[in-house]
Amino acid sequence: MEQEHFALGGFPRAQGEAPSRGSIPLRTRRTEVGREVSQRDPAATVRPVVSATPAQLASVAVGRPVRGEFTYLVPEALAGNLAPGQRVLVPFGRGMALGFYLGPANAPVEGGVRLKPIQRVLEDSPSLPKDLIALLRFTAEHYRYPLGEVIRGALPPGLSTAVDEKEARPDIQFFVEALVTEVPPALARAPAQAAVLQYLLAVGGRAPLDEVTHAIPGARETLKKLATRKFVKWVEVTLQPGVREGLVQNRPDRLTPEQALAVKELQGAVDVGGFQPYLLHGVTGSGKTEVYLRAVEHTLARGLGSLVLVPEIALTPQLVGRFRSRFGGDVAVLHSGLKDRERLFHWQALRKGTVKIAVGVRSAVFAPVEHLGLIVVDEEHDPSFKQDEKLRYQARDLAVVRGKQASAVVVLGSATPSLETLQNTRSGRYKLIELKNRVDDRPMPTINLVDLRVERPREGQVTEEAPILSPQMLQAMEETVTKGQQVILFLNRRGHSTILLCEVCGLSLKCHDCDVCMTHHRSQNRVVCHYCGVAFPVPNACRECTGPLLKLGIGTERVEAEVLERMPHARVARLDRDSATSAEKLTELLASFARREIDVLVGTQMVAKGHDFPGVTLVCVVMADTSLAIPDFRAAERTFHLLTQVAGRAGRGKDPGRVLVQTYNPDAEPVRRMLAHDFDGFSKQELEWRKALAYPPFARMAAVRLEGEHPEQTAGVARFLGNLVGRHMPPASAGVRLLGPALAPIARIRGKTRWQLLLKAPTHAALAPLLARLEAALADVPNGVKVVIDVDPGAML
Ligand SMILES: Nc1ncnc2c1ncn2[C@@H]1O[C@H](COP(=O)(O)OP(=O)(O)OP(=O)(O)O)[C@@H](O)[C@H]1O
Ligand SMILES: [Zn+2]
Repeated sequence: MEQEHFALGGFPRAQGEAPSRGSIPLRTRRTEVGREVSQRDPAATVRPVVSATPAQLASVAVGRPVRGEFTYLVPEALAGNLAPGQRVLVPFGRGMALGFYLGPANAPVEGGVRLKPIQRVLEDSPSLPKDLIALLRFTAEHYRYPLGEVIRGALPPGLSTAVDEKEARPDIQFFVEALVTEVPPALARAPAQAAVLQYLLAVGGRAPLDEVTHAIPGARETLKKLATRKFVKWVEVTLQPGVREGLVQNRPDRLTPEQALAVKELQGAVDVGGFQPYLLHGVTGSGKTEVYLRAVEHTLARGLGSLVLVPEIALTPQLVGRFRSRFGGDVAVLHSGLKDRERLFHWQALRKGTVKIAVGVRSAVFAPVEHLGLIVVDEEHDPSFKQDEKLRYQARDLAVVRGKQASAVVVLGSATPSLETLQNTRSGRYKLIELKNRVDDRPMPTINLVDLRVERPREGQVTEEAPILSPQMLQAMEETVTKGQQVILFLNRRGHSTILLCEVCGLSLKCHDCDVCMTHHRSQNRVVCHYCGVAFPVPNACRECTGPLLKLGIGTERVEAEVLERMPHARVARLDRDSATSAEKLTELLASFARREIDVLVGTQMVAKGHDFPGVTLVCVVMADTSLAIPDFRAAERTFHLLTQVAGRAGRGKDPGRVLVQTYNPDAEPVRRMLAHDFDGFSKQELEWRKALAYPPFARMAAVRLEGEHPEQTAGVARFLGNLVGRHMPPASAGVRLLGPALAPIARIRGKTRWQLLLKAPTHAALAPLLARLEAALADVPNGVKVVIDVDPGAML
């Protein structure tokens, strides 16, 4: 039985990929403490035929879905010529595989296998820098994912296959530069050109051609037209180390006193060198970005590299713009949609040190920034830092690990820090820097409550016509728009009505394949499942009893309709995944809101992200309750974050802001605390609760998620895994707990039954042996059931 060659969830072993007996190299496994131990591979039966000295042995990660590191012989010709991080070609199974040389291996403690030699080296200089190897090893171990796959996932496509190294291009990059500072009236009737130009202006007036054409498909042709009309020009830039191109724009002359202190502290830490994590807790609009920029500037001046992680680039192009206008060609902007060629180019430029700053989304935590001095994680509380498929890593956590390994300063910044980060600060592991005031002493917005139990507008029945905007809210909106100021209306549910309920039998319309209600999208005249995407025309009667259907539950589309109806003179737009279907539309929508061509913007959590629109003086939360009842131990925290973040969009300009919150639960902790701007009170309370119930940050968790075609079979596997864990539970004193197996909160998605087991323990070390047992058992799980281990899970649904 090849005990350790289990197929991880989502990673079924391809036919013929299993190494055949006798040819299998020796596996080196890393233990929890990082000490290397050699294990005799259970599949290997051949007696030793080679007695090699350590210098002749190499530890290699193989780019296949198999766990551990493998030992190979270093052939004579390569002796002394291998550098850690190099891509190599190795025999594996019956064929050849891409491998990554990680360093010399120890001589086998006990022999038993015929070692095979490394076939060939695929590149002169290693694709992987040394500190990254350490991070990737940690990642594979911690998130229980095959190391070779972790490495392949981190590398750009050109380097993740067994081909010889190829240069992306010389260090020349095409940039487009705007020759105007705003969209000229001449483009009024050329919306495509206006949009492209707007994007360019939003990202700082200058951007790599590739980036623009990625952000806006078809932009190349549009740019040609713009160039003919002399609104933009092409620039060929040769990237050279240390040469700063680009303009230093929008650099405020003076920092606020709090900013100045923060910058001084961070610059000092970079000067001293060494690992030092910080939480930069600054209220919304306190100017955290400027603190990052100055810290990066200082790091660059010392010849060191910086890595800046942000949740979502398309939603906050201003942020990229500020980095680019400050650092020009010294910045590589890494987003999920880069083309293969661009990713390779950025990788090589960073690797060579020609570019010293990387700004990117979560996967950029693996960017090969050289001589790392500083890592910034902006909006560190954002759930998007956790990847929830394949390699389920938390980029914010890995950023701290990387900082430690690279002896760098790490700054986690947020107006609403996660409880995990807060607890690390309380325990003294991270230093705290606070910005308690907004820039220019602007006041925090005033927040008022509308109790929907009392104030709910009642002129309609409980039908789809029942209004949702209270008189107070409408009046405030009216006042704001009359003054020429802007309004954001937030509701974290898209669609028109979110429940279609039979008036006769009370049954609600559910998706055939998912355990969720269908949402009515009136503009498409369809009902849509938000989990599997299936859509069909709105039924005019109940499936079961043919009774009439009531449309209940409010989504953004309906809020938008109501605003249009009640404020016919206002310019209204909607920002959610239905309206922003492309990067072009998203950019155009945000830009037009920034240009104040929209008075009222209705949207989901997309409107709550770090936007900086000075015209917004009123933020309305249509219903604060939507995320309260979600069965997730982070529901309260998430609600508090969302409410505080969206409220923080109000009053960032010269006019003060106010916030109105409609709710049915005015006494709910997150609502009450948010109304009082009481982050400290909320987190104190929430931390006590987490501690009492042993949830993170006071415990470590792992979720075992099952998904299967057949309900009984899936339940059977869940019980089997539950029993297995039960049998191997350490004594109660170890504090390890098993919750479940139980059906997942959403028990069916895409026709598959979902179960889960949750493990909680005081430390990861206490969880590790149980997870190892589980993994070993996965080999016996039937094909119809997919099992995934999710360490430090994010959303619990
Ligand atoms: N020292 C300064 N002088 C003048 N304006 C500044 C200064 N620092 C920052 N600003 C401006 O203040 C605004 C708010 O800053 P920023 O967007 O960085 O806030 P933030 O702390 O990131 O807020 P949030 O958490 O809500 O995203 C920006 O428009 C920025 O340009
Ligand atoms: Zn569905």
